[in-house]
Amino acid sequence: MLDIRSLPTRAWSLLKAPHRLALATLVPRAFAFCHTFGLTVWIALVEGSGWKLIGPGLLLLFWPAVAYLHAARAQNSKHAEFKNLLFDSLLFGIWCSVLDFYVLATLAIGLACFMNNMVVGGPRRMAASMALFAGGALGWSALTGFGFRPYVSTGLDIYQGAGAVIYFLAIAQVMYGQNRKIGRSIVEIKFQNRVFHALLQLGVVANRASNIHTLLDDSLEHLRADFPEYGFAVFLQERQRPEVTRYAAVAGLQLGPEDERRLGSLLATLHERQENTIKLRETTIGEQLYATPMAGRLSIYDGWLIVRAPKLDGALERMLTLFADQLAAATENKLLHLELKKTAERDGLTGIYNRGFFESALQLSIQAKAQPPGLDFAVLMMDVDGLKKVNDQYGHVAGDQLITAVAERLKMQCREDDVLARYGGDEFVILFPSADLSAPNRVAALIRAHLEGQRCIITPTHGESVEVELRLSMGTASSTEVPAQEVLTLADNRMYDDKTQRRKARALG
Ligand SMILES: Nc1nc2c(ncn2[C@@H]2O[C@H](COP(=O)(O)OP(=O)(O)OP(=O)(O)O)[C@@H](O)[C@H]2O)c(=O)[nH]1
Repeated sequence: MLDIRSLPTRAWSLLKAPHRLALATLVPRAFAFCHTFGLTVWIALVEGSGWKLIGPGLLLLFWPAVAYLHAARAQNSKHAEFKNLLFDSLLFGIWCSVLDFYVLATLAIGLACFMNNMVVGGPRRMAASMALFAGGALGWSALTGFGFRPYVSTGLDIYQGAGAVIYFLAIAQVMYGQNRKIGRSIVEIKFQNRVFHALLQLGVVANRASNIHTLLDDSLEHLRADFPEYGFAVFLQERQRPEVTRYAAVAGLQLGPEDERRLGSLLATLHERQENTIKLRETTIGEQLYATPMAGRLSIYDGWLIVRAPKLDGALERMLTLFADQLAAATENKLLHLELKKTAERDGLTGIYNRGFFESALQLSIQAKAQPPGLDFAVLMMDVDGLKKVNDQYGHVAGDQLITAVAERLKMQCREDDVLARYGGDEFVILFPSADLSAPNRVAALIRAHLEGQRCIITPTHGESVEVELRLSMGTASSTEVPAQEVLTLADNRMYDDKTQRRKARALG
């Protein structure tokens, strides 16, 4: 059953806020039609035609409301308003004929109709408006007879002239308002484009960065390139110890190391998990700084994005929140990525590469040897002597210490391009990409000179620290000697030969 009480609500629900064009024309249209009704009443009184003219004239008062409702109910309110403007021309054309083409009114009303249509739709729509105006005027004259009343009275001329001036000034005011809005929109769009571009750049930078420092530095440089009017800084502090600033990056701010330290401590004292941008009362720097927190978006850090700006407005605050979010997400992802990479590539005990990474690198070297220019590579296999004895005598923790000590000392003998890996329990290997046998032989000689026979202090599970001697069996091989796939096996065999000889030597010695 129809609920009467819901009718007004349902009627309103059919209406929506019409397009700004319909809103902008509502008042000028209402004024123009009311003024024309006043003109009609004046003429009727002067000429004594009474309700014969005033009666139909009342319809003029309804049209602005009908036009507004038409625009508000239409699917496309802007197009509906275009039609309304054309219909204005037709109605006014008819009414000018009704008023027997009172000259001043016909000129002012016609001009207003043509101008309105020209402004919103260009010459074609103005031509349509002229055609409808002329069609309405001539059509009505053809139906009811043509009359011509060039002049009524000076008073009416003044009334009509003043109305025209008010109307055109009102239209000028509307156009000025629209122009200002458009101007503001253009500024906003340009700003949003810069924000959008900067966000895209942050994504690219985050992908390329190899560590958090470069990520933050490059991100700020890009922000600065898009927003040269601002200065930026980022501080990431340990959540557990906020006084420790782990990462800091600055771009476009006059911050010396002392200022950075002061700012870092200031941020550490701020309330954690702030949600909004805050003004920093940092006066010594002499610049107005605002800080947007990254709180809650990073797992082990609290972060702050700092900006130097003349003032904080809504647009800047929204922008800072977006950048802070984006930077936090990029930092968190990078930290996770680096952690995963480390877990996948590194040996948990010694921190050097693990066997998986070494084998991938070896495969690359084998492939490189197969393709022109056929680069040679070499390996050095090593095995710690006597680890089992250390484990048995002093415990596994002591054995771990021995392994770590060997890894540390091997690292010292390697160059940047050498791939040092822990191959197994007490086995180490070094891959020398782009090298012949001289490279592993050189490193083996260095190891014999600087590591063999050296002592390292280990702490047994129970008891006093003890010194153990470092001893390594070694075997080298290169792709200059055997097919690439067999290099590792050859080095391994040579290492076991070395071990056997060393055992024999020890047994004899
Ligand atoms: N502490 C410790 N021991 C390990 C680890 N991985 C393997 N081992 C031990 O290292 C020893 C390796 O065996 P071997 O190669 O026979 O030991 P070794 O005493 O060095 O014998 P040689 O190589 O013949 O001198 C075994 O006792 C393993 O349990 C590790 O990560 N930590």
